[in-house]
Amino acid sequence: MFPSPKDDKRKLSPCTAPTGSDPECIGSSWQMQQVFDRITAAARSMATVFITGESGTGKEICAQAVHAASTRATGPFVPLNCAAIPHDLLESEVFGHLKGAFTGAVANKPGAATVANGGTLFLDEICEMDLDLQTKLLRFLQTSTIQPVGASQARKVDVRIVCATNRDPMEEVRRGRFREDLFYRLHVVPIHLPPLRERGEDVIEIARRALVRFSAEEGRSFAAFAPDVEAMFRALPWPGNVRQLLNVVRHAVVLNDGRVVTRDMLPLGLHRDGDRVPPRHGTAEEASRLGIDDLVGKSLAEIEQMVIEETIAREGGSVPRAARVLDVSPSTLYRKREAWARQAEAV
Ligand SMILES: Nc1ncnc2c1ncn2[C@@H]1O[C@H](COP(=O)(O)OP(=O)(O)OP(=O)(O)O)[C@@H](O)[C@H]1O
Repeated sequence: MFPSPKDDKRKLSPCTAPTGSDPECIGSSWQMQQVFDRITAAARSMATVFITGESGTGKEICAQAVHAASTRATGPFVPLNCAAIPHDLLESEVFGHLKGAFTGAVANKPGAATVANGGTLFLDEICEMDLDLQTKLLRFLQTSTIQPVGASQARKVDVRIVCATNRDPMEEVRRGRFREDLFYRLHVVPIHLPPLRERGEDVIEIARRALVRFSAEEGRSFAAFAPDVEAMFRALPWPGNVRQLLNVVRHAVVLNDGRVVTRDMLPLGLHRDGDRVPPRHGTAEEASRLGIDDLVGKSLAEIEQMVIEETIAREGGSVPRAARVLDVSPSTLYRKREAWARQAEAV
């Protein structure tokens, strides 16, 4: 069963939420205890859940936890990242399409809402959805029916919606980018995931559990972090939150071996941040002075890739945050990265 914060025994040991699969959602801080409480309450109802929090705080595993603790747990959990799909394809991804509905629709395709029938549809990065599709989503929520692209009739589906964003949804409503009526229809049970830097000792608990898991997976013998490494973990701002912390631990485990993880095993970028807490980041001027020699002599395409990858790394591995810094949509970055991966495979 899902851990209750009122259970003192569980308060002392790491608390985890059942996500239906590895990994678990770990957290003993009072902030996470409140989140777990909210998940338990949400799971008991059919109400729509609206999860907010910075990138990498665990919004998706929180959505999985709501599903796993609900009566729909035996049904499907279908995640859909609205930022990763080009705007013109998103409607068909959500609601499906009929053969011939548009160029490229060579066969009937069920959308995520149909695949999730009897289960939970997780709409990640919901604020990236354009206004047109928001209207269709609202209709879906009001009628529980979907109309695939190219279909003349609507069909009933039984789906529970959980959605998430790393933006401030009220700000999106104020700016006219998110429909107010849709926001209130979705925002029935809000769950806010605090940034990792506000979760006290959870950072150490998560790091230690990850160390054990990654060491086993990678055939290493690590069992602990050196005290100064844990002190650094407590002090860092973790802009990429849990995802960044896990990447740092994985990096140390993959590239080294021993019983204790020491500071020299951590990625260099982290030392930069760790050595100057605060401030968290260098100035843009400083960064460009550092990088200019690396860029001159390269093609524009190479420079673009370097700048994008560096920005993603500085944002703790978060594509949506990097997209905001670079002032492009996250789907642009996802597409470029897929293209680079394909090129690299072809070499
Ligand atoms: N409390 C936690 N305990 C253990 N692992 C966690 C916890 N929270 C998040 N993680 C792990 O951190 C990573 C990022 O989590 P997740 O994808 O759920 O974040 P997110 O908030 O949805 O990110 P994004 O906004 O970028 O989509 C995943 O590998 C997840 O398993």
